[in-house]
Amino acid sequence: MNIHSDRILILDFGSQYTQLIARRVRELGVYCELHPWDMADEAVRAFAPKGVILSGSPESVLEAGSPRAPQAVWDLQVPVLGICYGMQTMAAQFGGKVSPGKVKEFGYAEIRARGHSQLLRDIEDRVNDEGHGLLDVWMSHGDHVSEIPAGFKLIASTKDVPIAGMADESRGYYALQFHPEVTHTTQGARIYSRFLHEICSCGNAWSAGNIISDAIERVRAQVGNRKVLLGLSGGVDSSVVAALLHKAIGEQLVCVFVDHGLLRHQEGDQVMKIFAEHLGVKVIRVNAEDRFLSELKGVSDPEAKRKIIGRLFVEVFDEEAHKLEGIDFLAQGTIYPDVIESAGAKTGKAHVIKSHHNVGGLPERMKMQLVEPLRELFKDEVRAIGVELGLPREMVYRHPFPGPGLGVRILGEVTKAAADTLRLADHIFIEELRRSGWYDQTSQAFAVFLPVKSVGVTGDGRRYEPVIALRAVQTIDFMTAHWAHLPYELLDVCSRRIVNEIPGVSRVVYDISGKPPATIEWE
Ligand SMILES: Nc1ncnc2c1ncn2[C@@H]1O[C@H](COP(=O)(O)OP(=O)(O)OP(=O)(O)O)[C@@H](O)[C@H]1O
Ligand SMILES: O=c1[nH]c(=O)c2[nH+]cn([C@@H]3O[C@H](COP(=O)(O)O)[C@@H](O)[C@H]3O)c2[nH]1
Ligand SMILES: NC(=O)CC[C@H](N)C(=O)O
Ligand SMILES: [Mg+2]
Repeated sequence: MNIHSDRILILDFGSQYTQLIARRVRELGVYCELHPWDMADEAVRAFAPKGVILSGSPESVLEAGSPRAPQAVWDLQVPVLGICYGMQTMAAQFGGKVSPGKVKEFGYAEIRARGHSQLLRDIEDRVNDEGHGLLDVWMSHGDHVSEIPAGFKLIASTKDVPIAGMADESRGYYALQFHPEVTHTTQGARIYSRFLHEICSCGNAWSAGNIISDAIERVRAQVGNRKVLLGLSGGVDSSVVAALLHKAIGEQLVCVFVDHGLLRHQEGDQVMKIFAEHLGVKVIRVNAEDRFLSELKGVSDPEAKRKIIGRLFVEVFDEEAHKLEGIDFLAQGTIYPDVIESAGAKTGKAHVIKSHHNVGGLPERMKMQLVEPLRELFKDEVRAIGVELGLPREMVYRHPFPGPGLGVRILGEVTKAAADTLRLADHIFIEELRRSGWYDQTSQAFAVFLPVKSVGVTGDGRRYEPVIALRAVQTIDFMTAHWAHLPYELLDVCSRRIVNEIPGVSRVVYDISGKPPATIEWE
């Protein structure tokens, strides 16, 4: 079975929901890829999708020079689904009319399904007196289609927008003004399933079990009987790669776990215990605390610290590879969002906000080929296959931890004393989050060491010590995030415990900044 053969192409016009569309399609068992709207015609043909989805966009089709779907999409003779801007560009490209709205529709709307289309037929939340299906949907637009192109018919309306959906069923072209990918559109998954499984005739081969067997086959074909080195951090991505490669190539896998002294409380021991003892994976633990700390001595600029840590990681991997001899491959836990984001970075339009430690390339002399079995997967898929591969739940659902570790959570110069203090504070925070059930309700939570001293009074004594900041965020893709509204009682317990149990802390503050404008990490 080929799990990639029933594939959907999603053209991204810049909507904040495009990744969500891709995740919905994948959840329904269909492989899809996201590409920019100006994908070249040859690339569209070469991709050979069974259907195409056009995303929404912050742009307006009424602006001169605004994006349009490539001609190749219409020449493919496969079904196309336009969402929001995708609907508007479809209308514009087929001779219909788009007008600026007097009112912007944002948020909840009730649509009435019309014209018995294959896409919406019998999918409804309620039925009105005349027997028409009514659906609760999520809208986010200003413009609207005011004239349907020739050959298309009306398939949905709202109170304010008479043309909220249209279709040319003979060609399999469908368009919706609302967003079926957001959970507020309660029938969204059924609408996508209709499009994918019935209109495009896709199967549902894209499942955790099939993804694993496919990845195993591909890794075996790539690697043969040669050896692979994997940088194992104990984080979600590299742990899943370790479990997958262990299954695929067994003893040919060697993991290198770098203890740079900037890990969380007891993290090094836990990683060794789970991988080496329970899963029987070969793991070399490199104790490099002194090396990292001495190179970081006196350095307080965040980018300079990141670069030093990144370089040392590569040096350590390189040294281990040389010691082992005959290592031809370097495995990485690269996942699909990393690929999408670095494609964005390559266009040169995005600013470099911070240099992530694992991006930036490997030294020439390593000459190892990359093995990246998770390159096509979203984090939730990575987690699903982690569970399927038998990794412990706490490991698969843990919060991400940046490679530079506490190095970017100790503001300014990194010292061993600061790392020790921060580790304890972080441990108390995480312990209380788990105890209260909030760990699973936050996407990432941690403590930050602020090297400013403040005065405190404990017992009858004076304290003049640094400050600990706590940060907890909720996010889907880590690109934008809300600060978590943790209960005051929980923050209170954390604050008391941190000041009482750690002598080197005078006070605790809670970070209430979203991303944007702040980033998740402080450096
Ligand atoms: N301490 C470490 N020792 C060895 N390799 C590491 C270490 N920290 C990071 N890496 C490597 O850098 C890669 C990127 O780190 P990143 O934090 O993005 O992923 P992760 O740790 O696998 O998962 P998560 O995002 O859940 O933390 C990892 O997949 C791993 O290969
Ligand atoms: O592996 C990593 N190496 C890095 O250098 C790095 N910097 C930030 N992060 C993680 O990325 C997510 C977004 O973080 P920011 O909002 O701080 O950019 C958050 O989950 C951060 O923890 C990193 N992960
Ligand atoms: N979400 C969208 O795709 C919006 C499309 C367009 N920018 C509008 O305002 O109508
Ligand atoms: Mg990590």
